[in-house]
Amino acid sequence: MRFLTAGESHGPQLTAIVEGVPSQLPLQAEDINKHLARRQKGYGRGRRMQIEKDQVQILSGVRHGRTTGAPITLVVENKDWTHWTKIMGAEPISEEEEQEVKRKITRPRPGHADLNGAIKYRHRDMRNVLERSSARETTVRVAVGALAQVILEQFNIRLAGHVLEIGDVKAEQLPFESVDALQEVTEASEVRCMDNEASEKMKAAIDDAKQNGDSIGGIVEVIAENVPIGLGSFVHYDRKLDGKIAQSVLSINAFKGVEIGLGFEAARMKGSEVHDEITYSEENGFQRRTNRLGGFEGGMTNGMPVVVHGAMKPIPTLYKPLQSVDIDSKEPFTASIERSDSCAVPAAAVVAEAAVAWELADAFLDKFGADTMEDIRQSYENYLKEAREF
Ligand SMILES: Cc1cc2nc3c(=O)[nH]c(=O)nc-3n(C[C@H](O)[C@H](O)[C@H](O)COP(=O)(O)O)c2cc1C
Ligand SMILES: C=C(O[C@@H]1CC(C(=O)O)=C[C@@H](OP(=O)(O)O)[C@H]1O)C(=O)O
Repeated sequence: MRFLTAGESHGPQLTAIVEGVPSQLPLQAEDINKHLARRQKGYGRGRRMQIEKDQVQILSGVRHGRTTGAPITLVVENKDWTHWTKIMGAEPISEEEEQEVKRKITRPRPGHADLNGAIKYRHRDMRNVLERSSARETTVRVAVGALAQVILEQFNIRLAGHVLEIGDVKAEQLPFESVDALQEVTEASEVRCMDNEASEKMKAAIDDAKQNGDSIGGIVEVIAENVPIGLGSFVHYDRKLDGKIAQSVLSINAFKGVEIGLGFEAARMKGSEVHDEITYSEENGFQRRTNRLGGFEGGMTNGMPVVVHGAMKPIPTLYKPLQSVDIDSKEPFTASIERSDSCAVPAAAVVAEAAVAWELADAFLDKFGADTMEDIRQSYENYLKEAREF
């Protein structure tokens, strides 16, 4: 499969075109909308989330609730667009109108794409950069990830994204039981965290950052269960699925680090403490005693839950001024802003879940064929039988 997204933060809409989805997959807008709603929740978001109510329109590739095999077009409208039609419209405008509506942005925010993007694309109005570099785009990435989850759920492969850390507050991590159990607790938390006590401290840390005109980041975890052995491959660098997941998660706005399983911690431990011992029984075939490597060996899944961590830096737009330089006057200034999130880690957990879902679904279809759900199901069942009896 492949997908492209288009659209600006304050333009009319965000669009994704997804190609390579098999035919006969049951798919409805509600399958996607429930994930869009999850992404909009979360303590610490700014005023924009009160304006938007993200809903998908499925404009191609689905007929009467089933995919046809043709490219699928997903559209999410920006409700905020009505306030930006003059500033963001595609039609040329007169000079007078330009004076009236086009407050040029010439003051780059440290930590955002503004300055590098302006120099790269030779824009003297940095709105041309911030509109597309905005994490508003993660809306349609979640829509695409939701579609991937619909494919995975057909084979009982399920995922959950949740929050492990915000600022210096860490959740106590309980042993993983199931995606269902994890989701039940984390969906009820305003910060999408499984530890109630830590949730309250996280909210206080977000309040504190906000009151000080600051922002905070955090760490999210995505877990996928019932993943078969052998998605991805060891034979070539760009087929290693752990590498593809890392790229996908790191491409989320403000993400600065990715770990699979123990991640960086594994580098500080002995081999005997890291590798997951192999067992065998007639009933269950090959299994692992532990899951320290997060479900991956040799760029392939090993049948254990896939465990991915992503680190999000604090949001760059700050009420507290940081020094920068105006690109026209070249004078230093201290930035002031209109609105921003102070923490978007709970939302980012949903985006990371979508990113992992996409990569897993793509690798799944690579292995089990991709035209119709029936063929894939047959091929999958044969493979599971072979693997059990191996
Ligand atoms: C869900 C989400 C919401 C975000 N909200 C904001 C925001 O309100 N203000 C802001 O400056 N950055 C926000 N960001 C982060 C910026 O989009 C990001 O820092 C910017 O695109 C620069 O890219 P980089 O941080 O990956 O280098 C958000 C990120 C995510 C994932
Ligand atoms: C709109 C979303 O996030 C936006 C991401 C973002 C940024 O700079 O990344 C800046 C803010 O946009 P605005 O300037 O319009 O308030 C966030 O609200 C969203 O997540 O749907």
